[in-house]
Amino acid sequence: MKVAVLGAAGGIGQALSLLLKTQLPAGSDLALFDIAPVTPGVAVDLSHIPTAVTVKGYGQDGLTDALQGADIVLIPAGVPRKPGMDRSDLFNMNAGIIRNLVEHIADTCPKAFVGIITNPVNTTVAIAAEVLKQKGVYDKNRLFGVTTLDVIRAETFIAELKGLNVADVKVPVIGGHSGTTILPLLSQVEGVSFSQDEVESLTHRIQNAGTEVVEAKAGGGSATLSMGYAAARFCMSLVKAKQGEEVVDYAYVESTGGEADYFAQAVRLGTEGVVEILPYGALSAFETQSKNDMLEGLKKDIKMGVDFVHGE
Ligand SMILES: NC(=O)C1=CN([C@@H]2O[C@H](COP(=O)(O)OP(=O)(O)OC[C@H]3O[C@@H](n4cnc5c(N)ncnc54)[C@H](O)[C@@H]3O)[C@@H](O)[C@H]2O)C=CC1
Ligand SMILES: O=C([O-])CC(=O)C(=O)O
Repeated sequence: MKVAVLGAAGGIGQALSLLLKTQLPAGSDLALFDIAPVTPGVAVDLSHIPTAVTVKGYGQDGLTDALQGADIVLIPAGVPRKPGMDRSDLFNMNAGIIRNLVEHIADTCPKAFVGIITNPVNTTVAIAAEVLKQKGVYDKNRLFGVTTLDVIRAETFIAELKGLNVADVKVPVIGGHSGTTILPLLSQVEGVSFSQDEVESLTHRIQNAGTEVVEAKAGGGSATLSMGYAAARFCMSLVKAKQGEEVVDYAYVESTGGEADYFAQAVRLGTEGVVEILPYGALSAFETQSKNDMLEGLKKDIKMGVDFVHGE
């Protein structure tokens, strides 16, 4: 298994790469690409950890080599938020970075599973899809916006509130990855019930958890460690699927549900990527209203990505 991390020297990239060095199956290759000069050093540093995963670092001119033969590519390259910014404020900086990186993926490892972490995810996934389409190699089953952080936050906050073992808490989170497009389905959490006040305050906290970290870091960036963990967890789902295990996980993928062109929900994964998009089931009145209210914004975010690639 070869996994390439693009943006590997950043806050997320380093945490993610550390976890992958310790979690990938024996015999795997981990390729670290970043434009930051420290990248080869990050790879040397990780290479001293005693696991059977080979780590190589690639700087500025090494993108094609980093991608050669990759089975999975994870992209946390780009600029994070500062207090007062919205994820969509990152579009101007990050759209071009994603376009360029995905062009190289299309040319070098078009069959790889691609996980996009770079914000605004609602838009960067659409950019990636349009670039892959232009190159004639788009496969909707192999492109994922990574929304695992929303799922692990929901699990953590609910376990805390209700005094549960977090390992037993499962929470579907659907929609997108910003503000009100993040919709936890609290009505479907098994074994607990919530008052209407709890539903509203928990939903609000999960939707604003990214901002909670941005404000706490006070100008020093956004979530990196929890995101590194989340991306590693999602990557391990992809690895298991590639190895033939049946896996269900959440991701922002091309949707067939007629809601928006891309939508986060549970997907069944197999060796070729998404095998089936699972229905999200019955929603409460609050969830139905929240879903209907978010769709216009989500569609706008997606259109921005499509228009960016087509020069409108
Ligand atoms: N999907 C999600 O749930 C989350 C997404 N994010 C997003 O992830 C992105 C990265 O965040 P951090 O790691 O905190 O930022 P960071 O600034 O610590 O790291 C970003 C890295 O990307 C590199 N980079 C920039 N342009 C590049 C290019 N063209 N090719 C390769 N590498 C390049 C930089 O050199 C830097 O090392 C941000 O856009 C952030 O908003 C952050 C948290 C959660
Ligand atoms: O909030 C941000 O800018 C980073 C992010 O996506 C998150 O933490 O969920």
